[in-house]
Amino acid sequence: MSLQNPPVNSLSLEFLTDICISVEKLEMDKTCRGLIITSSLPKVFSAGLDIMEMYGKSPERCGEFWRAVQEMWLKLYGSNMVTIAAINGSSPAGGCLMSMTCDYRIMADNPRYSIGLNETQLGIVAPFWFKDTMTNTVGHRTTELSLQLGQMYNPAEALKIGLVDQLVPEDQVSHYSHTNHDQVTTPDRSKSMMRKPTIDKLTSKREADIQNFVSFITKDSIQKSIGMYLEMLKKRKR
Ligand SMILES: CCCCCC/C=C\CC(=O)SCCNC(=O)CCNC(=O)[C@H](O)C(C)(C)COP(=O)(O)OP(=O)(O)OC[C@H]1O[C@@H](n2cnc3c(N)ncnc32)[C@H](O)[C@@H]1OP(=O)(O)O
Repeated sequence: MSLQNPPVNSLSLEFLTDICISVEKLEMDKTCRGLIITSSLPKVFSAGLDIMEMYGKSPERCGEFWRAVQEMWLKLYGSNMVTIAAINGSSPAGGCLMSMTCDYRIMADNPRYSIGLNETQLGIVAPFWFKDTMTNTVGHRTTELSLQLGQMYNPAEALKIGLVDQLVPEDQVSHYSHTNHDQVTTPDRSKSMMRKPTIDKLTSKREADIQNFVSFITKDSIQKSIGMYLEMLKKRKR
């Protein structure tokens, strides 16, 4: 599955819906042996959630958007397929979350790329299931530090903390992803054993999590922080 939503593969409601439909189709396809997620765009795997979906939108629309974010995570983290993230560019926040849902992460060894949960930089606290996914990937202490600082990691740092599993030359990300994938034919049952408690936690609190998101994101102070972050993103270009 090659992500293609220019300019930066931000996860809008529409794009999330497309991703969920694609994963669902693959999941039902008996001939499909697994999933490699990568990006069709240069330099960016995914810029994470589409910030415009969280800025100046109605509570109803925010709720619909958040349900789609949850759905993507539930589908990918609970997938019965062998999943590999072929991270061929930067992968902040929701992009990092998407990578962490996979069984294995291969990243392009380019020091200009970064990956991590940077929500703190937007004045936002990462939801519990973002935190749980990261804890399951890199452990409690690293997650605590990482979330408090909104830390982004270059590929070497990401490998060191276990946020990615392998670094490869940029032009060989696809090759190595396929080679690794071919070595595993079906996911072991230990995958669902390891992930079920984390998945059940969100499933049982799904509506409350949506309510929490909507009331948080529509607060004036949070809207102001997001607005300032958007300004900063635009200024950084000039
Ligand atoms: C109750 C709990 C609530 C929790 C809610 C969960 C919260 C957060 C989860 C998220 O995922 S929030 C998104 C966080 N993402 C980021 O901070 C990434 C920001 N983007 C970048 O760092 C860079 O754009 C990049 C991905 C490294 C790519 O850099 P590049 O130089 O190639 O591109 P830019 O020139 O910076 O960007 C091009 C264009 O895209 C716009 N843009 C970038 N990221 C986003 C985004 N996530 N959503 C929407 N739009 C984005 C950027 O502003 C530029 O727009 P224009 O100026 O061209 O209009």
